[in-house]
This record gives sequence, C-alpha cells and structure tokens, in this order.
Amino acid sequence: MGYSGGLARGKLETALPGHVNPIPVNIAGVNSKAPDRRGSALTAYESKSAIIQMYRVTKRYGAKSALVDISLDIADNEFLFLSGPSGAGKTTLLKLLYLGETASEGQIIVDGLNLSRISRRRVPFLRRKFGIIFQDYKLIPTKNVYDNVALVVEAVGVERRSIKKMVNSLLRTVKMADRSRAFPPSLSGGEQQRVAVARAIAGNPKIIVADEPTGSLDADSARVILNLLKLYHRRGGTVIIATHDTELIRNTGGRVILLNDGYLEVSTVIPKQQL
Ligand SMILES: Nc1ncnc2c1ncn2[C@@H]1O[C@H](COP(=O)(O)OP(=O)(O)OP(=O)(O)O)[C@@H](O)[C@H]1O
Repeated sequence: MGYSGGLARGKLETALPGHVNPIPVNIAGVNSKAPDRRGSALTAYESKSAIIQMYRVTKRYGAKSALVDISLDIADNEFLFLSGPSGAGKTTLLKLLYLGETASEGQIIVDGLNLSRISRRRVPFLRRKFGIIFQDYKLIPTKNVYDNVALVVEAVGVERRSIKKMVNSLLRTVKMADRSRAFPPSLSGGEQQRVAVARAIAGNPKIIVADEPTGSLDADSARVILNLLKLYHRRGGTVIIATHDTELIRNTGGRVILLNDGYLEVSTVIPKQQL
C-alpha cells in the first residue's frame, strides 16, 4: 500500500473538524471490579460523566440470547475496547447503542436519550451522535472517495461553500487526498478503511463505534487507523472498538470489556504501552 503509518500529529489535529473541547478523563485507578459471570452487577466504572449507560440489558434474537443482563457505563471521552471471542455479542452491543437493533430488556441511555422511549422522529438525532466504522468499510461503491465523505458533511448541514474545504481537509487527514476521485472497489482494504474513518469523523460525532476496524488490515494499515482513532479521542471524542485482536488492545491500552457468550465477564484497565 506504500503508506507506513506515522501520522504528522500537529498537522492532523488542525485538519480535523472542530470537536468538543478535549476533556481529559483519568482512567488510571478506576475501579475494575469484575462482575461475576452472570453479569448482573453494574460495572463499577466511576465515571464523572457517563455518555452511555446500559442497565440490565438483554438482547435476544428469537430464542438466542446474544447479550444477557449487561450493565455498563461508558464515560464521556473514554477509549474503550469490547473484546471476546466470535459470537460473544460485541457487534450486537454496538448496534444497540445507535439503535441498529433494539434491546429486548433493560435500559440504555446515550447522551441523555433514553433509547427505550425515543420517538422514531428522534432516531436520526441519536444517529448523528455516532460515527460508525465497519470491518467491511461499507463505502458506497458507485460514489468516489470525495463523495463518500461529502455526503456526510452535507448531511450534517455544513454550509455549502465550506463543504469542499472540509472534505479535502478530512481526506488529507487520512492521507487519501490524492485518491479523492477513485472509487472504493479500486482501493486497498487499508485505503478503504481510511476513507471510512474520514467518513465517520466527518459528521463530528460525539462517539465513534468501530467494529473490528483493523480486522482485515496489515499491521501498518492497522496502526494508521488506530492512530486516527486515538487522535479523535484526544480531541474529546468517545471511542468504542469491538475487536478480538488482543495485541491491538495491549499496544493501545485503555479499558477493556470482555464479553463471553453474551455475558459481561470482565471490565479491566490495560496500561498503555508505547507503540
Ligand atoms: N440478526 C441476528 N439474528 C439471529 N442471531 C444473531 C443475529 N445477529 C447476531 N446473532 C447471534 O448473536 C450472537 C452474538 O453475535 P455478535 O455478532 O454480536 O457477536 P460478535 O462478538 O460480534 O461476533 P464476531 O466477533 O464473530 O463478529 C451470535 O450467536 C450470533 O449468531
């Protein structure tokens, strides 16, 4: 792919759209008391301001329980990993947050919105709080790189005359400015994922959820994606990454929620290691 990571930090930070002021959250020393396997206890994460609160959430698909009695607070400006084996419920948990799925039981509050009471009319308002990154990118194949990102910038109501500048700035941020006229099928996986990251942050969301964002990427591309997410986090955003890549977690640090067969098994904090 020819790009070997190493983002020019200062430059990138100016290129990102303005976000809420960075609010450093000290995750060191949080109580990581592990709930028992049946997972009914609140994870004792002593956040001063939770942007997401899940209380006794269960999700069933027919007879299959994908998540069982999950209680979890996620702090504003947290960098959180959801880990666990295939089928553990990671994707389901992410989907519940932006109402990609609805909970069968329990309560979820996202930035003050109670998802069990939200009207249909307000769902787009909820979704605008999220930037979503999928493992398989989900770019629009018939639109070029520029338009894939511009669609989001337009949707959030950026003034027409500022759109071009903003999209180009985002594409420079993810080192894709020189491919802005290319169509997704002609891009490598790493390149597509960089566009997906640009698209996710284009709407200036409060929360980024990323489902195995580096799962199909080589190590260098994965590092680039991680660096972009970390940068967004430093700018004040909340980042939730579902992954079973333990090396990625070890190299990044932060709180890790371990799911297993639908149960929340462990909430722990991994100290940051130097990449
Ligand atoms: N739409 C659905 N209908 C029925 N069952 C589903 C559906 N989506 C997920 N499941 C089931 O729910 C369980 C949790 O799935 P989920 O995709 O959340 O796990 P995951 O941890 O993200 O797995 P992976 O790492 O493989 O993506 C699995 O047993 C899965 O088969």
